[in-house]
Amino acid sequence: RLVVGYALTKKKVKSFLQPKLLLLARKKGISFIPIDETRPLSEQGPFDIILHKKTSKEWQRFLEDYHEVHPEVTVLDPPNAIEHLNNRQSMLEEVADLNLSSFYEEVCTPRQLVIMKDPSSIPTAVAMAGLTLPLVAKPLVVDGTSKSHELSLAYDEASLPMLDPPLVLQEFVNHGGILFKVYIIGEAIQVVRRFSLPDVNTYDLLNNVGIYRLPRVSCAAASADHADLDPRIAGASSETTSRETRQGASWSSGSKIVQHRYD
Ligand SMILES: Nc1ncnc2c1ncn2[C@@H]1O[C@H](COP(=O)(O)OP(=O)(O)OP(=O)(O)O)[C@@H](O)[C@H]1O
Ligand SMILES: O=P(O)(O)O[C@H]1[C@H](O)[C@@H](O)[C@H](OP(=O)(O)O)[C@@H](OP(=O)(O)O)[C@H]1O
Repeated sequence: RLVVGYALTKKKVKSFLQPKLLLLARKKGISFIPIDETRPLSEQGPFDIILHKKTSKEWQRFLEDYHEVHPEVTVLDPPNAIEHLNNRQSMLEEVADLNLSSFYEEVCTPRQLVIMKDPSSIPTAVAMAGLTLPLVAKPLVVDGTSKSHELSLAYDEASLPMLDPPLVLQEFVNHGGILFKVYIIGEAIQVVRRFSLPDVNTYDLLNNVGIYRLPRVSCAAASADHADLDPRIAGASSETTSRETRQGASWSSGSKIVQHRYD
């Protein structure tokens, strides 16, 4: 038997600990026990594994202190190992530092700028950094809340002071309105396709002004696994994409997303 203690937000419990998973786990002798964060961890359990997705400093200390006393317990994603993922600046810097473009010609990261406060300084900061509009604005902190997934698209310089720091501003990268999401656990790799933000063209640039708030882009509901797509865009195989879907596909979904996202 394996006992997994979990410390997850209500949102995560709902999306992750679904009956199907719990049933499968039970069949394999794995049980999930909620952790009470108001009580010492040593008084709970005993656990074989701790699964958590909380980012507060108190929780991190709590977990680290416990692990020092109980090194036999596996802490999945120990706080110090994933700290750089709680911030969009450090997250992307790690990737940029890999310098993948010198190995794989087409792998690159968007140019970005961090704004900590003072929204009125954004136009000047953008001009000085030489970033080209439109810009995608994302909350700097990634803490598992719905708010941290909200994006904004800024088309014109005059609207930039309406953004809400701390945030990361990234140049918009046209990518055919489709995103490939790759999930990896050990040797297992799963690739899915999602509808994403459609390409921005000259017409959009001339006619769109202001800030477009986008609550959730490329979420699970935006699956494109079974959609007919232009093979030039979606040709890179996804594990869940059938050969039939990829052959003779037509490109029709981008404009639908424009409607859906911008109305
Ligand atoms: N610079 C960009 N240019 C164009 N589209 C972008 C850019 N950044 C993000 N997007 C689109 O917005 C979506 C959400 O961006 P985010 O940075 O939150 O990525 P994510 O890590 O894929 O999100 P999630 O938290 O759901 O895993 C992306 O999946 C992509 O569709
Ligand atoms: O459903 P996919 O496309 O895999 O996207 C996930 C994101 O990648 C995760 O970052 C979300 O978790 P957090 O909200 O804890 O960051 C996660 O949130 P959720 O567990 O609440 O659904 C998902 O939105």
